[in-house]
Amino acid sequence: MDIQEELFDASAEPYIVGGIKAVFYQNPSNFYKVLLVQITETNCDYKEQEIVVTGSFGQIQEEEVYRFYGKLVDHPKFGMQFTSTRYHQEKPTSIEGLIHYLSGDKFPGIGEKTAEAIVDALGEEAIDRINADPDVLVQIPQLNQKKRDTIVEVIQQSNGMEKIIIGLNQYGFGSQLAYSIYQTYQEKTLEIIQENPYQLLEDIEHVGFKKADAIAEQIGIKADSPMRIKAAILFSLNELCLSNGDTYTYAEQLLTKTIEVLESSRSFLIEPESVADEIVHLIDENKLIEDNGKLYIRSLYAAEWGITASIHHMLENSSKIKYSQDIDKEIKIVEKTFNIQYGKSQKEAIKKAVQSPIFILTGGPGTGKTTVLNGIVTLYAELNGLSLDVEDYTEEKPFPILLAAPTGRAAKKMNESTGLPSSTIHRLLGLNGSENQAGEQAEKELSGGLLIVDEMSMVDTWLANQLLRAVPSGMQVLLVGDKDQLPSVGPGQVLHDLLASQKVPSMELNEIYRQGDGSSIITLAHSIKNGELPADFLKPQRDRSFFNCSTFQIEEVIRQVVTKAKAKGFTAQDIQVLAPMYRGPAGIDALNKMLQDIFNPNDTGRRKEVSFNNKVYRIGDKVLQLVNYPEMNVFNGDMGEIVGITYAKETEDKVDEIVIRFDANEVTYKRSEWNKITLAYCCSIHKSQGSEFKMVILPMVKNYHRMLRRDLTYTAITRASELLILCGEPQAFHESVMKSSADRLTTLKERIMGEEESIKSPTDENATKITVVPESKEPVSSVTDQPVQLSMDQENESPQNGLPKEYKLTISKVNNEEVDPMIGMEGVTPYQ
Ligand SMILES: Nc1ncnc2c1ncn2[C@@H]1O[C@H](COP(=O)(O)OP(=O)(O)OP(=O)(O)O)[C@@H](O)[C@H]1O
Repeated sequence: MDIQEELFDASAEPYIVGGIKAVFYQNPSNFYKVLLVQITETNCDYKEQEIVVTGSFGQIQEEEVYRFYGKLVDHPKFGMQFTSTRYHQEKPTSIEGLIHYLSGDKFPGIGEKTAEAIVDALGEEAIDRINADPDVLVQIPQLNQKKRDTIVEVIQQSNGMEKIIIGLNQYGFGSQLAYSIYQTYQEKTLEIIQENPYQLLEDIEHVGFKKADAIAEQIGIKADSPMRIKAAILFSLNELCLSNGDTYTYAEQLLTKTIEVLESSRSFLIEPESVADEIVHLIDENKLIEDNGKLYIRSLYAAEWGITASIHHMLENSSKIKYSQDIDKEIKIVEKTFNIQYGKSQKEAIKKAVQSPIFILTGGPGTGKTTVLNGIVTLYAELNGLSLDVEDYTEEKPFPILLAAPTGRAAKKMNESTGLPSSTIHRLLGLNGSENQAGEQAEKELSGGLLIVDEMSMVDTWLANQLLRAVPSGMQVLLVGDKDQLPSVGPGQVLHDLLASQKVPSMELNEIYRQGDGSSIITLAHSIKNGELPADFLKPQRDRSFFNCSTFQIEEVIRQVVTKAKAKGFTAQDIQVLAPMYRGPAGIDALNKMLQDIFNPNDTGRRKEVSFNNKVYRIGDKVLQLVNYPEMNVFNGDMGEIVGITYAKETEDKVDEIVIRFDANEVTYKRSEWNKITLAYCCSIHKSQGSEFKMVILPMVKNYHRMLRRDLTYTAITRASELLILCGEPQAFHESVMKSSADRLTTLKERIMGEEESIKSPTDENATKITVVPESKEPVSSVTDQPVQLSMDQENESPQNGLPKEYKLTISKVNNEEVDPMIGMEGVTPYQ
C-alpha cells in the first residue's frame, strides 16, 4: 500500500467524477486551479450537471476525466463549489476505453492497432503494470525504444506529478509551499520527504521544525531517533544564531534550545545525553563546527575565515601601493577643486585611504564621510591619471572605480552624492539571491582599481565574505559606514569587528560639520551615541519637537502631526513614521492603517483596491519591500509606490497584479508574491536602515521595553534629514539611550587579530567526545574518548521528569592541537 492510500480511507469521502470542460483559472506560481467539471458520477447532494472544482492540481487536461475527493462549499460570492483535497485521473478501465486512451493525442505515434496489441499483452491493468515496471512494454513487438519511452514518460508524468501534489497536500502543505517543494525536488519529492522529512528544513524556506516533525511522526520516525534529534540541533543552532545575529553559540544554549524544540513538537521527554551525543556526531560529520568551545553554523564559520583570509591577503599587499606624487600637495589641489578646507582627521583619512589596500571610514551624521569619500575618489583619479568622466569609458574599458551599497536606496544616494555610477552589492557581484540555499559562488571577480562600499554596517558576514572574495589582487577597497548604527539584519557585525581588530587601517571622523546650519538633530544623534540625552531634549527646536503622550495617545498625536504636515505640502514620501513593533495600539500595523487613510483614502468607496493579509492596497500607496529580490534589483527595505493594480479578470494569467515603482525600476507582483511587500507609511527602524527622509516621526513608550536600545534610537533619529518629531514617554527615550546594545557573538575580530586558534577538524582516529556531567560532576554519559567535556548544572529541575529544564554546560577542550582551520571546509561556500 502506498503512502497516500495508507493515510486515507476514502470510503465515505465525498467525491465528484467528471470531465474537465474548462480551466477557469490557474495560478502560474503555484498549483492552485479553478476548474469547470461536467459531472458523470458523485455521492454528494448536488443536482446540477456541472460544478466548479477548486484546489491544488498538477497538469489538468481539458476533456480528460478525473475523480476529485473533498467537500461541497457554499462560497459567498460564487455559490456551490467543490473544494478538492485530492484527486486522480480516472484510468480507463474497460478494454475499449483503454485502447481509446492509449491511441489518443497524449501518446503520439501510437495508433489503434498498437494500442490493441498493448492491451492484449498487458490486459486491463496495463497502465498500473507499465507504471510498476516499464520493461513490460518490451514484449510488444510493434513498439520501438522511442515509442516505449514516450508511453512510459506520459504515464509517469501524469501519474507522478499527481501523486506528488496529492502527497504534499496530504502532508498539509498549501499550494504555494507545495509548489516550492516540487520545484526543488521534482519527481523525487515524495521519496526525499519519506526518507528524511527534516531535509525540508535545510532546503525549503518557511518550513519549520514542527511541520517537518509532524510528517516524520506520520511516517513513523521515532521521537528519540537520532535523525530527529540531529535535525532539531541544526534547526536550533540556526534559530539561535540567526535570531540574535550571532555567528556561533555555546553548547549549553544549544542543548537547552534543542530540548525545548523537541519537547514542544511532540510530548516525549528527551534525554539531554542523547542530544549531547548527537551534537558530537554532527561535529564528527562536519555539519556543525566546534571551535574552542563555540558551536558554529558551518557556512558562518567558513565566512569568518574567508573574510579573514581576504583581509590578510589585502594587507600583505600594502607595500605595493606607491605614488611618486607628493600626496599632501595633491590634497591641496583637491581642496581647491572643491573649494573646501578639510579638517585634520578628514585630511588624514583621505591620505591614508589612497595609500591603503583596504581602509575603513567611519563617523556619525554630518562628520563629512561623503565629503571625504568624494575627496578620496578625486585624489585617487588624480594620482592614477584617471578621468572621472563616465563618457570616457566603454564596455571593454569599464569605469575603474566601483561604488556599491547593500540596498538600492543607499546605492542611489551614493550615486547622487558622487555623481558616479553605483549599484547594489548583489548586482555588482552578479548574485541572484538564491545563493543562500544553493551555495553558489559569487559569479564574477570584480575588475577595476578602487572599490567603495557605503553603509557597510548593513553588510552581514555572508555577504562581506562574498564581496571581499571577489576583490582581485591590487584592487583597493574603501569601506564607509557608521559603526554606531544597528548591525546587519543577517548574522555578524562585520564593520564593528574589522574596526575592533585594529588591523585594518581606519579613521573615525568625530567633528560635526553640519552643526553650523543649526541642525539640532545631529547634535542629538551625537549625544545619544555617547549615551546621553541633551538638557534641551524636551524643548522644541527649529528642527525637532517632543510630544509627551501615553501609548494610547500616540496614534492621535501622529495623526495630528501628519495631517498638519500634509497641509503644509509634505508628501507620504517625505514623512516616515518609525516604530519598533508591529502589533498593539502604537504598532506599525495600526499606524499604517491610520496613515493610509490620511494620504491615500478611498473616500468615495469607488477607487480600485485589493486586499491581502488584512491590508488594503490602492494606487498611490507607499509600500515597502520585505525581502531581497535581486533579480529585479529590489531589496529588503526599499520603498516604492503602487502605480498600477490589475484585477485577475483583466490579466493574461488571471491573477491579481500590483505594479510598484521603485527608485530604479517598476516591478509587477502577482498576488502570490504580495507577501513580499507591505504598507510603508510606518515601518520598523531596521527596515529604515540605509534610507533618509525629510521628516521622521519616532514614537517611543515603555511598552516597547524590549526594543529600547541605544543603537535603535540612534539609527532612527539619524534617518531624519530636516525634521524630527519625537513622541511618547520621555522616560522611554531615556531608558533606550542608557541601554547600550550587547555585542553579537562573533569571532571575526579575534580571527583577524590572529587570536582565535582553531582546533583540529574531527577525524575518525581522533574523534570528538562530550561527556555530560551533572552538578555532582559524576559523568552520566560518555560518548567517545576525550577532548570536549560538557558539564551540566542541575539546579533547575523540571517538575515532571526530574530532568533539568536549563542545562549549564561548558565545553572544555583537552586536546588542542593546532592545525589548519579550514581542514574539512574545502568547497564550503558562504551560502551553504
Ligand atoms: N571640511 C569641511 N568644511 C566645510 N564643510 C564641510 C566639511 N566637511 C563636511 N562639510 C559639510 O558638512 C555637511 C555634512 O557632510 P557630509 O554630508 O559629507 O557628511 P556625512 O558624514 O556624509 O553625513 P551623513 O552621514 O549625514 O550623510 C555637508 O554639508 C558638507 O559640505
